[in-house]
Amino acid sequence: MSTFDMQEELAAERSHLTESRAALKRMRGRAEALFSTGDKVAGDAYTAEQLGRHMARRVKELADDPDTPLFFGRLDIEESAYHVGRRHVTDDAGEPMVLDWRAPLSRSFYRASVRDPQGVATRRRFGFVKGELTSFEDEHLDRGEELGTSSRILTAEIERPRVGPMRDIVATIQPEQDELVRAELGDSICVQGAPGTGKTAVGLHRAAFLLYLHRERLRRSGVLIVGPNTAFLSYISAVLPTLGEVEVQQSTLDELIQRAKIKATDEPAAALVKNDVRMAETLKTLLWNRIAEPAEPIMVSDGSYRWRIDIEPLRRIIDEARREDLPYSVGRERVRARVVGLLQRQSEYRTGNSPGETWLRKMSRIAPVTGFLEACWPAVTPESLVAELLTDPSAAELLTEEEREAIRWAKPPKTAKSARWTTGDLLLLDEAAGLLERENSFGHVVVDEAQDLSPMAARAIARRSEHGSITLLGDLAQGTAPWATTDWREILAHLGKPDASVVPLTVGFRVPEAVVTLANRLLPALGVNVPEAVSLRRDGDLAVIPVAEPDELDARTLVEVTAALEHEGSIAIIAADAAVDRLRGHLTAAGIGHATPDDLEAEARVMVVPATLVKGLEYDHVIVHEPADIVAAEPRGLNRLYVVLTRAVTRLSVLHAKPLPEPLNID
Ligand SMILES: Nc1ncnc2c1ncn2[C@@H]1O[C@H](COP(=O)(O)OP(=O)(O)OP(=O)(O)O)[C@@H](O)[C@H]1O
Repeated sequence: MSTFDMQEELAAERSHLTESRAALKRMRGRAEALFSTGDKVAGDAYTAEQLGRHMARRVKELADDPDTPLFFGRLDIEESAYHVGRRHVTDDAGEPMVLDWRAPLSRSFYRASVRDPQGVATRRRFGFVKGELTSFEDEHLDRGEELGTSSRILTAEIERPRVGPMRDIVATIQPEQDELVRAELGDSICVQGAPGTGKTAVGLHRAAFLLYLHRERLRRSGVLIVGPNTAFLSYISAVLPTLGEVEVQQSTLDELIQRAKIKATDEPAAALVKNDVRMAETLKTLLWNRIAEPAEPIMVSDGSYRWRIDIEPLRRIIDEARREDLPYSVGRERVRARVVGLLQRQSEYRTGNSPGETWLRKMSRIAPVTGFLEACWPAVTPESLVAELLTDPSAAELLTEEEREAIRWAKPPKTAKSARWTTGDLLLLDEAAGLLERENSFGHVVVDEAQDLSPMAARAIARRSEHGSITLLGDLAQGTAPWATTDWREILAHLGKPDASVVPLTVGFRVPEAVVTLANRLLPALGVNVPEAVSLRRDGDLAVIPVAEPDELDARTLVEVTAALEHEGSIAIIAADAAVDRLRGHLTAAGIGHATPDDLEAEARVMVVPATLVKGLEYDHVIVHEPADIVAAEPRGLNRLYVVLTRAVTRLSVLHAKPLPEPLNID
């Protein structure tokens, strides 16, 4: 195409963008008008509220962000051109101006190739600067032209400096990622991906895709994203709303299962036991051991009548209910209903009348019936069950003596209500709650950083995805929890999805090649069998800087920060947790604004990040402060260092006064 033709084409595309924006504005105007008249047209208050909520969401979905392009690609199929963008835009006659990236036709934008053109003659990608269309790039698949990952626009997108929260990747989803994004709703999948291969991005886009395709069903059951901590969730929280999805629950596991305030911390030995799958069986046994044989008949006086149920039928009722394998509290109510049923039959037989609702209610609460239930199938709360176990774990046969002592309360609380629960206890409480009642199941659950899930944590998620599917995202090499798995099948079994397929992602979009090569040196020492990452990024810098004197290390770090401030993009000093406050003090003294990632309101360019908080995050320039201290701080310190080294988007500086950890020293 000549330069002149290019300019003509660009002008035509720009006017299509302007017209599409205007059309979207009209769509929003119509939705707003409907929203404001919704309560007048709806028949009743309930419908009005439902309609109101629907319309409010619709208005939000149609919001146009002037900084993000409305479309980013175009497909020429037969004689028609289809623009592909973040959402459908139609003209006043209902004709499409922009196709949603999730629409079936848009699939070809991501998947068509010379080998399998899917009817696409030309694929066009657009370059944008702040929502303004500035360039385009064509692949004439029908003429055997294909750019793949050498696309200039893809490269520019990947190499764009990172600022602020995570962005969506709709414009540049790669074929192997797209396959995961568009997997069927019923398919549970586990993505094993090296750092920066787009696992988080894939999980979020899959959620958006599934919501598009199964809107009503998933709106009812819900979609849940589980992330490792609030700093991470805040980092990813904008992605789904920019894709028009505003109704997805995003939470940490602790938040999800928090039925009590966390007021204490477990010793490592206790945490280990509480996260062990044997606790599930232990609680189950403890609970079901509460059921006792009936010792006496039930005798009820009912006006001038006396009813009696003998021990034998009572025993039968209890045995039957036990065999039905219901949650404990549901079983208890079934027993109550059957006892009342027997009383009802006696009454009918004697009086010849069917007793009414009031009578049935009275019988189900009458002292002889509740007394029988309390004796044989007593009411239990999760708190009372777990408190019983932690007060006296001696009956926990599956645990060793040492393990029992590790979880025993030094000083049992007066009541279960006043207990000082720990994070590990939340898992036990949730397990107990699951034994008592059924949990509501989400339609789809995405779990990020899943390699760190303990068996008990996986079970908590399994209860919430029993009737739905899951997307499990993680990297075995980044497992830092004491119970982190080295085999995905293990976690999948605890999640109740043993047949989910495990799919690798190996092409890295974040970390430059030189940095990946350094981090990969750690892999053989991590004891996991995962494919190495390969980086798409040939740019980037790596500097390993030895510092002669330990007391010069902090000052040298400051020099590095000052130098980094000359460049564009975010900067992070990642250090062992114990060094964070000291380093922040130096920055304050030097007048450099800074924050930590758990300070969700902060907008500082320089972050000081405790090594334990950096999982899932990324920064343009990462300065690693004393790797040996990061490794020494915890049992899986080498895995932690692997995470730390793979956070850099453009530059990595490793500053060390102590010798580098052994696996890094191979030359
Ligand atoms: N197809 C893509 N096009 C453009 N950028 C991409 C693409 N895939 C991933 N990225 C970018 O690469 C970076 C890493 O992605 P992401 O955080 O999803 O990786 P990850 O596999 O979850 O990493 P980690 O294991 O380190 O948490 C992000 O900035 C993301 O936007």
